[in-house]
Formats: sequence, C-alpha cells, structure tokens
Amino acid sequence: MAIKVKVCGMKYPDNITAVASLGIDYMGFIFYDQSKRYVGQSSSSYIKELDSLSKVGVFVNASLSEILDKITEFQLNAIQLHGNESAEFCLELKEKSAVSIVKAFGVDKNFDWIQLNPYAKIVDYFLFDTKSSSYGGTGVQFDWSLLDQYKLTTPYFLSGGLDPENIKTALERNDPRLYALDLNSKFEVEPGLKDIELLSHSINTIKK
Ligand SMILES: O=C(O)c1ccccc1NCC(=O)[C@H](O)[C@H](O)COP(=O)(O)O
Repeated sequence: MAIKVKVCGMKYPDNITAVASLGIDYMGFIFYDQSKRYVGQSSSSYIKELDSLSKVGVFVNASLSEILDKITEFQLNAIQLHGNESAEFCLELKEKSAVSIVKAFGVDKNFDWIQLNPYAKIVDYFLFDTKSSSYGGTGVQFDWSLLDQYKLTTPYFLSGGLDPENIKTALERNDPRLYALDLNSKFEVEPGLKDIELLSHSINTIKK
C-alpha cells in the first residue's frame, strides 16, 4: 500500500489551498494555543469547506467538550492527541464522535513501549514523534532504530523532523505498519507557512 502523506501545522488560507492541491491525504491543524502554528478561529469557515483530504485536529490535553466543539466547527475527520490523554479518554472520544483517532507519543531512548498496549484496540493509528516538552513541531528527528522495539500491529504515522533527505531512509525501512509520513517544520518558510516547491518534490518521492 502506498504511504500516505500528512502535512501538519497549516494556518493560512492561500497556503492551505496550495498544499491541498499537491494531492496529500491528511492536513493537520494545531488547536494548542502554545504552538507557533496555532490555527485560532480566523480560518474556520475556510477550513470546514475543504473536502479533498482528511482534516486532522491536533490537541494537547484538551477537554472532550473542546474537541467535540472543534470537530463540529471545523468539520474535522481525525483527531490527533499529543498530550497525556488516557486510553479511556480515547475510547470516550471514539464513542462520542465519528472521527479517526491518532494517539501521538514522544519517543526517546527511555520510551516505554508497553504503555501502548491499552490503546492498541481503541485508536486507529499511533503517531511516533520526537519526545519534547513542547509536545511537537520541534523539527528534530528521533532515533528510528528505536522503532524496532514496536511490536504491535496498529499502523503508525512517522513524525519528527522529517525532511527531503530523511524521508528516503524512512521509506527504506520497509515497515508494513508505517502508514503515513508527517511533514511539518522542515518544509516551512516560517511557522505555519509551507514551502510549496519543497513539499511538492518530497510528496512525489513518497508517492512514486
Ligand atoms: O507543530 C506544532 O507546533 C505542534 C505543537 C504541539 C503539539 C503538536 C504539534 N505538531 C504536531 C505534528 O503532527 C507535527 O507534524 C509533529 O510534531 C512533527 O513536527 P516536526 O518535528 O516539526 O516535523
């Protein structure tokens, strides 16, 4: 199966249109107000009309009611949880919405892979990112050899400092559970504004 592409941290209508036209599968919008890529309210009417891809809302320890409100307001198709959300919280969200659930984990050499077990039958995907106190969007790659310790079958998004060079290494890992590559800060002109040419080239590499 072809690897899917997610472009995350989009903010600006013209840039959203240009990135959507590249034929990506997922577009991520950050609903965490401490992020430089926080989407705010300004683009909600624009984003909700987008229908050529799956719209992913990214949250960090938000309440269930906030997430449910944003699903409705932005017509989101998937929710990516980047904080300390429990498996029970994921289950409640799944029962109260029709969205796909992506549970993100920050990985470092001390990562406890056993903690994934309670989530495995609940979430649709895991997302493995670089561990950071800012939760995401660091532009830093983690040591992908740590993925050898991942023993479950749940498909995952690979994230954290993906750039035009290291995506080739990611693809060469040939892991059938690698579902999607998540592109963000290494493809930016400034936080929230993507470089269309750079993205276009890498998306072609991933899709061919
Ligand atoms: O991008 C952010 O600013 C961000 C902040 C807080 C939580 C999550 C965030 N991004 C979520 C993503 O899915 C990013 O694409 C992922 O962290 C990788 O980003 P990068 O390392 O910049 O490629």
